[in-house]
Amino acid sequence: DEDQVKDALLEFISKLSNNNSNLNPTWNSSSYPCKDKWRGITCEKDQPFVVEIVLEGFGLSGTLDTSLICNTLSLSASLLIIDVSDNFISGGNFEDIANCTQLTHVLINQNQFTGSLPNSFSQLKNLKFLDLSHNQFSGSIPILDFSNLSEFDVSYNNLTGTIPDKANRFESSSFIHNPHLCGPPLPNTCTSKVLSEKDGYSKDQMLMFAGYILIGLAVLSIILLWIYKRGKGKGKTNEEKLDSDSFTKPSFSSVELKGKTDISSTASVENSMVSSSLVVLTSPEVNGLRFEDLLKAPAELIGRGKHGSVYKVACEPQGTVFAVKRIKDWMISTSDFKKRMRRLDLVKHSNVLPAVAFYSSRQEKLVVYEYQQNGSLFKLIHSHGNQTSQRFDWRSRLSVAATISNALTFMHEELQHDKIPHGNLKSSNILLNKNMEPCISEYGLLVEHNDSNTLQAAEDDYDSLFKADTYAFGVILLELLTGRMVLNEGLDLASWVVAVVREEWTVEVFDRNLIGEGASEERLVNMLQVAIKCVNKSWEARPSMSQVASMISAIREEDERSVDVSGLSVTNSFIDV
Ligand SMILES: Nc1ncnc2c1ncn2[C@@H]1O[C@H](COP(=O)(O)OP(=O)(O)OP(=O)(O)O)[C@@H](O)[C@H]1O
Repeated sequence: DEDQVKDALLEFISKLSNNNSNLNPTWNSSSYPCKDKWRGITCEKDQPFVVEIVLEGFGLSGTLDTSLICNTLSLSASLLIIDVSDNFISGGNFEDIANCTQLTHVLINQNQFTGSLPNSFSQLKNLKFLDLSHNQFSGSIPILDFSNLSEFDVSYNNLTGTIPDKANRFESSSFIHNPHLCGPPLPNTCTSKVLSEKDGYSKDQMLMFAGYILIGLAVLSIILLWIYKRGKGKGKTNEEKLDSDSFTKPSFSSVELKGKTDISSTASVENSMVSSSLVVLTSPEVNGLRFEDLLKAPAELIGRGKHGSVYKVACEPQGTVFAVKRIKDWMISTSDFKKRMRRLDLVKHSNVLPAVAFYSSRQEKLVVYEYQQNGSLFKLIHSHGNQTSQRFDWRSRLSVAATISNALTFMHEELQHDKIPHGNLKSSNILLNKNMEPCISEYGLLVEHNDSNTLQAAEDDYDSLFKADTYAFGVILLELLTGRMVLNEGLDLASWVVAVVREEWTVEVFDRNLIGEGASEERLVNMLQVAIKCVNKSWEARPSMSQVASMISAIREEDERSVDVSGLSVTNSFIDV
């Protein structure tokens, strides 16, 4: 099977490149795509099943022959993504693409494809993202099962005709820059085309109609002007004022918002709404959620941080409550942001909160999560004086540390290749789900990196960003161990702990509640050592998250053994009696 997959991929790529240097040295017949990690190929973890072919911006040309892939059973059964965007590909064979039944993403935008749009896409029942933009496709848009698609983009082509009814739920940005495409959501109606083409009106007749329309418009303007002049000076009622206000604004204007505060209160969201809208990801619970639903729903500001704000939004009629993170001033292009959100949507872990939808414009980005009503780890650790902090015992803290380190290890391994670390890990971003299990939230948002000139420097940059997550995790460990609050991104807590430990007052650092409940001092110290390794000033000296996870798991096993042993001795003494 692996040989078949290899042969199919090699034939596939041979039609797209002439010994392309971006594929070297991995794509060759003496290696295997999964085992030898061919560039652009992602496989299921530790399995020989290819799930993604991502060859974006590889400088490919020639023909995209999907039949080579989709007629190879062991490939077609596992493949989720084909992304060959941003290349110079001009030919395509999509005839058998329907055999790739699992495909969720087909991204062939920014190429040189010509001819009509392939009908075969309509047979892909799992397809969510179809991006055909920035090509030279012509002809009309075929009838696809648009209800399933989260994103559909055919902008910047040479398409003609009316946009199918079911496709007009997408924003106009999905269709713009096709000179002969018409109908909603585009502003140009199809009438003149229908008149001139279908019924065969002559040029003269068309001119005559245009003349009538102009005369009609002139008469209408005179009447309107007269009405306006008459009305002027009489003053307006509140109702009239509101009417005229809402006339100039889109229907989702802030006039309609009833909440304590609202997400749409700045002009930027409203203005940019015209060009792009909410993309609902693969969560079945929120299928059909629209951007307008979010803007119309009552919203409550629940936090304002360095990078933006979080709103709690209750949407009718489903009654789902969302947390909408509004990120300000993130210097990421809309297409990179979309790509990142799509990628993150494919990496699922039960202790990482998935985004359910997102919105992107030049000025700002919104990311929608399900609201978690049980609060955050921050609250759990720092709600001093109440019962909860008393009950947050050593075993629970150990369990949280182990769960988070395992989840973060998983995410790092899955996203190493895509260079997406968490980027903003802290105890307020660890939320407790309905089963009171800790979940990492906001993964992959807000990662900034310096512009580097050399490739090596860029690689180091990303390594250091992953190690920044290790640092942030170390700070969370310190919060768990000391019960102290973090200021200044953890620098204060880390240097305080290191100073105290250096003076050999180690026990002083621990949360009194932990000492009080009789947590093993040896294991507290072991855990403190892990935390200190994580917050090392030099990022190269910090352990990777997988090393951290195994150290914590060893401490946890030891702790469980000791409980077993003490449990056993209690039982024995009970029997003795
Ligand atoms: N899905 C969610 N459900 C419930 N509460 C959430 C959710 N997401 C975030 N919050 C809470 O909203 C508040 C603000 O979150 P946010 O992450 O923006 O704050 P921050 O981390 O202080 O700021 P920043 O991320 O901008 O540095 C926090 O208390 C966080 O726990």
